Amino acid sequence: MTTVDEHARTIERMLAGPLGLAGTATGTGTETVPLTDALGRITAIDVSAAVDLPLFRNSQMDGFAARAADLVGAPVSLPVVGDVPAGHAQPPALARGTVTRIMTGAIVPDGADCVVPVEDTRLSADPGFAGLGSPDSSSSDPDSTTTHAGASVTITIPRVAGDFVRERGSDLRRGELLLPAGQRLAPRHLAALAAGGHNSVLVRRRVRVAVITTGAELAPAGAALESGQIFDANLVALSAAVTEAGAELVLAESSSDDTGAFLSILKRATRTANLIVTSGGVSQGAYEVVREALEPLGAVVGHVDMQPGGPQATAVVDGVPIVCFPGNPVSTQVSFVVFLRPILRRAAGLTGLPPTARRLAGPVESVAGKRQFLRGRIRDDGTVETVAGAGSHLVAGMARADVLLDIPREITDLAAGQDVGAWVL
Ligand SMILES: Nc1nc2c(c(=O)[nH]1)N[C@H]1C(S)=C(S)[C@@H](COP(=O)(O)OP(=O)(O)OC[C@H]3O[C@@H](n4cnc5c(N)ncnc54)[C@H](O)[C@@H]3O)O[C@H]1N2
Ligand code: MOO
Repeated sequence: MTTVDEHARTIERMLAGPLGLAGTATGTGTETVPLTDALGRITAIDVSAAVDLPLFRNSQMDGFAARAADLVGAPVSLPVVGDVPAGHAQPPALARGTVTRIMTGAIVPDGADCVVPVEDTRLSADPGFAGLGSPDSSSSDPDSTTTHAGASVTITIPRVAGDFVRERGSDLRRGELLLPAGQRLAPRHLAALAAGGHNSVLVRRRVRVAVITTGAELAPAGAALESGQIFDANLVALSAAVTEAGAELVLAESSSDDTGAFLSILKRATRTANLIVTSGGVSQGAYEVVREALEPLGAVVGHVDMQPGGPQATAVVDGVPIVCFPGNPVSTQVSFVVFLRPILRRAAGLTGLPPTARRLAGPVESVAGKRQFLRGRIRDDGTVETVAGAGSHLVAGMARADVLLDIPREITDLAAGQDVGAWVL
């Protein structure tokens, strides 16, 4: 019987090319997206800065732009000849022996080589400058550029050239590497792109996944049920799981047990998807639609040494890989976590979320001869305990779990305090 690890490797090998898993290859293609849609996407190529960062020489403080040479022997009193708020065009060059009022982010005039923070200044009494350097004032006019006329300022401590001046290009120069290819875009990367002159970015296309559930008994969630029907839980579970793993859901449909109907959905899926996931119809009975439709097309159908999730199949149709999970809702969900989630997450630039060791809160029994994935819950103290039974139909019990406890096939008894592998859900 195939082991879990062998089946995982089979699926990984099957998906490596179509999903572009090797290196920075873009097996799924590329597309340009606006920055507003780029969160979580992965850069397809190196991106360089389209402008210098900072764009121009600007002030790091609210205060006065000055020449350090004029401040030697401070305190010194100097005439204020201008006012440069952020957003104003290039101011005139600063004459020797003068200062200009300046705000954080504003262009530092040529001739000035330092900025004196307002806290290190005293403004001479001048009604036009009320508010600057006197926090209790209420009559300042921040929009005015002319209120400085006749004012002078006393600078209380000297400065050296470069103080509180942010030089053009000191963060990054135009043309230099802003973000490498393969970068998953978080808010800080989007900030760098926007500041660096971009409003869109070339990213890898997400893996496009089609989900097809099968079973004559399935009715859409919320539908009026006929006798013998049940609500389709796997369609919403797999669709959500695909999206959560960073892939793009391109088709989500349910098929009857008629092979013609199934193959017609499958054919449509092969035209848009990089990967097709099916649920149900792969075990030993009659009406096993996935098995009946895909075996003639070369599907490998078998049993993996695990519970839940034993019956599994893989196929490639029209070049598109198909991963087939068993229909029981817990089996389908466990299969996704173990076999597809790691691959899809890595393709999306996320960590694969492998199992981690967790301490058992109490003893656990397991069935010999099969690797068990038991539903577990993390307690407040970080230890884990089982919830719900082992049955793979226990869809409500699965919803109470937040980990899968991974019990090796040869283990039948685990004691409280022992470590166990846990896959976070
Ligand atoms: N004689 C044997 N019978 C079964 C075996 C076996 O080895 N020999 N394996 C059992 C195991 S283990 C599993 S798992 C299931 C897998 O069977 P299928 O993949 O063919 O799945 P179905 O028969 O279509 O469905 C199984 C079960 O799950 C329900 N189901 C299916 N799809 C959905 C859905 N989308 N939403 C909610 N519930 C779903 C379905 O009604 C069945 O109850 O086979 C065992 N049998
Ligand atoms: O392998 Mo099945 O998933 O146990 O019910």
